[in-house]
Amino acid sequence: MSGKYLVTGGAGYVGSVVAQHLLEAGHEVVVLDNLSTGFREGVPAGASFVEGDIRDAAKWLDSSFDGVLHFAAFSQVGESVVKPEKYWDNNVVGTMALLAAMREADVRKLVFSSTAATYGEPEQVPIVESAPTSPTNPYGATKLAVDHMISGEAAAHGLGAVSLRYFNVAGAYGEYGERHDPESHLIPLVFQVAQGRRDAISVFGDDYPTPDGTCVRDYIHVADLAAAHLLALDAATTGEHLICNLGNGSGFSVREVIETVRRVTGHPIPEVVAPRRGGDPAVLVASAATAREKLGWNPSRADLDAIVADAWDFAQRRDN
Ligand SMILES: NC(=O)c1ccc[n+]([C@@H]2O[C@H](COP(=O)([O-])OP(=O)(O)OC[C@H]3O[C@@H](n4cnc5c(N)ncnc54)[C@H](O)[C@@H]3O)[C@@H](O)[C@H]2O)c1
Ligand SMILES: O=c1ccn([C@@H]2O[C@H](COP(=O)(O)OP(=O)(O)O[C@H]3O[C@H](CO)[C@H](O)[C@H](O)[C@H]3O)[C@@H](O)[C@H]2O)c(=O)[nH]1
Repeated sequence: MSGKYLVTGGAGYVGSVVAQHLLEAGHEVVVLDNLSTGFREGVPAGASFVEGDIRDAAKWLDSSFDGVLHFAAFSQVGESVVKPEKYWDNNVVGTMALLAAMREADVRKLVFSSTAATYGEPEQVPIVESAPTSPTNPYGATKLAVDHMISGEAAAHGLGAVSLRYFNVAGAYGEYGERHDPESHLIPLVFQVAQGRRDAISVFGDDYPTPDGTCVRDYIHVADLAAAHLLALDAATTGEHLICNLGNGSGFSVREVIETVRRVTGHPIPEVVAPRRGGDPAVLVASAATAREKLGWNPSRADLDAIVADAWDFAQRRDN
C-alpha cells in the first residue's frame, strides 16, 4: 500500500537514496532538509522539498503523513570529539522536537538512522543488538540517547519505531551517492587520491590490535541499506521499538579498503601512516541476524569490490 512519508535529511547521502527507493515503490515523499551538509540536487525528482530544520518540523508535519524516516543529523565521528555540543544540539535536541511534532500530528511510525557507533569498542564480534552500548565518541553517544528517547516514545505514546544501526555505508545508487564537503569518510577520500585531488591517503593508526594494525569496518551498500528501510516501514508496530544492525558481517581493514580501491581504479594510491583519529574503535563488524529475521532483509551487494566500483562510478560522473 502506498503512503506519504516525511524524509528528514533527504538531501544527504543515505536519505536521497532511500527517498528514491520510496518513490520507486510508489510512495509520496516530502524531504525536509536544512542543507547544512546536504545538497538541493540530492533531493530526487518526484519528491517535494522543504528547506527547513527538524527543530521546526511541527510547521510541516500533519496527520496526512503515514510516517517519518529520520536521517537528519551530524555524523562525523572525528568532529564530534572536538565539537560535542554541536552533536548534542542537532542530533538530540533536534530529534526531541521532531518526536514532539510527530506526537502532536499523530504520526505514529518512525524509522531512525542509528549507528554502529552506539556500541563503542565491542567485547565480541560480530556485534549483536544486545551487546553493551558504551560509545567511544560523542556522535555515538547522541545516537544512543536518541535510541533511548525513541524507546520511551514507543512505550508511553504508542510510537511504532525501528532504529537501523548502520555499519559503514558505501556505494551509490543511480544519480545518488556520497557527497560531503569536506569529506571525512575513507572510500571517497581514497578516490580523491585516484583523482589527483590529494597526494596520498592518511591511514589513521597502524597499531590497532587487528591483523594489519589498521581499523576494521563492515561496509554495506547503500542500496541494500535502502531496501531495509522499506522493510522497516512494514515491520514498525505500534508501541514497539525494534533495533536492527545493518552490515554484511565481514570486516575489512583500512589497508584492505585502500587495496580494493587500487584494484578498482587502477591507481597506485600512495598511503602515509598518520596518528590515530580520536574516538575510533578498532573493529566494528555486524551481526545482521535480527534484520534478516524480523525484517526479512537479504542484502544482495555484499562484495566490497562491487561496492567500491559503484561508488567510483558515481565519483567520476560527479566530478566530470
Ligand atoms: N554514512 C554512514 O556511513 C552512516 C553510518 C551510520 C549512520 N549514519 C546516519 O545516517 C544518517 C545519514 O547519513 P549521511 O551519510 O547520509 O549524512 P549526510 O550528512 O549526507 O546527510 C544528512 C542530511 O541531514 C541534513 N540535516 C542535518 N541536520 C539537519 C537539521 N537539523 N534539520 C534538517 N536537516 C538536517 C543535512 O543537510 C544532510 O542533507 C545520519 O543520521 C547518520 O548519522 C550514516
Ligand atoms: O582519511 C581517512 C579516513 C578514515 N580512515 C579510517 O577509516 C576507517 C573508517 O572511517 P570512516 O570515517 O569512513 O567511517 P567511521 O567508521 O568513522 O564512521 C562511519 O561508520 C560508523 C559506524 O561504523 C558511524 O556510523 C559513522 O556515522 C560513519 O561515518 C576508520 O578507522 C578511520 O580512522 C583513515 O584511516 N583515513
